[in-house]
Amino acid sequence: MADAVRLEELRKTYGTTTALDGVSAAFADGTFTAIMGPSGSGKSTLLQCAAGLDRPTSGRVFIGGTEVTANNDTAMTKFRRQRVGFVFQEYNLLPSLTVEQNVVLPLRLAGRRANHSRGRELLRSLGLDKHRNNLPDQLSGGQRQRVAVARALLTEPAVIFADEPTGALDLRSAREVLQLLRAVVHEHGRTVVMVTHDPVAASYAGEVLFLADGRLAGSLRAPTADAVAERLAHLGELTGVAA
Ligand SMILES: Nc1ncnc2c1ncn2[C@@H]1O[C@H](COP(=O)(O)OP(=O)(O)OP(=O)(O)O)[C@@H](O)[C@H]1O
Repeated sequence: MADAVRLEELRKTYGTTTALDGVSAAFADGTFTAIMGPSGSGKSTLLQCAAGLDRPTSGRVFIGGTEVTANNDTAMTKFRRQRVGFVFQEYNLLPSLTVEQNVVLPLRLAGRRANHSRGRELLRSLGLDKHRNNLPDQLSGGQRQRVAVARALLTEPAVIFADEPTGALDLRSAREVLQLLRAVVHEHGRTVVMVTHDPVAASYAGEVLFLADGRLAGSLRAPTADAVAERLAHLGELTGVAA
């Protein structure tokens, strides 16, 4: 199986702080991976570097076989718009655009035609069709996040990075969004890499990677929420930080 994302020896330092200390990992096509670790362990930094939103101090990032870190900033941005999808905790929908306009926006940013029929089809397949002419603030948090997932899917990216996608949601909405992310992998064949603090959210992934002090600190396949919580508590004890 090809790798959607490959990270080679990523290091990232901020002054005297080492946020990433030599992380190598591969995310195969069609997989759902959660990244967990105590606060300050480097999860967000890893996601930002892997997604080409930030540059590692050293090391290499490959997305769909292309070395992103070899690009200059302009080429990196262009590549990101075409090949990478994002889902953030705060939805990041534009408040003055309708749901449908938000969903097709990435195509316009990537310099492609805004394909409204594809946007509509996607919204229909995600059960959001009746909201397509609404503004984001007319939707619940869970519905907004599902729109954000639809938007991330539209360019058929090599990978979707999700940063705490359920952090602002109630339990039921969180479950719907996680089920959707799982469907994105199993039904749409996409690759999802998700940072989360929540062991229940992580249990929807096929594998969890743990970070501690900027290094990989193990992994768990077919994770249960209990097994994840236990591993996380142990990492917290080792590093002296609450998870
Ligand atoms: N822009 C920055 N400038 C300076 N230090 C930073 C910056 N971003 C992150 N760091 C530091 O790098 C380390 C890793 O931070 P990061 O945000 O990646 O951790 P995290 O695991 O995502 O934490 P949390 O779970 O609290 O969000 C921390 O020590 C943090 O203080």
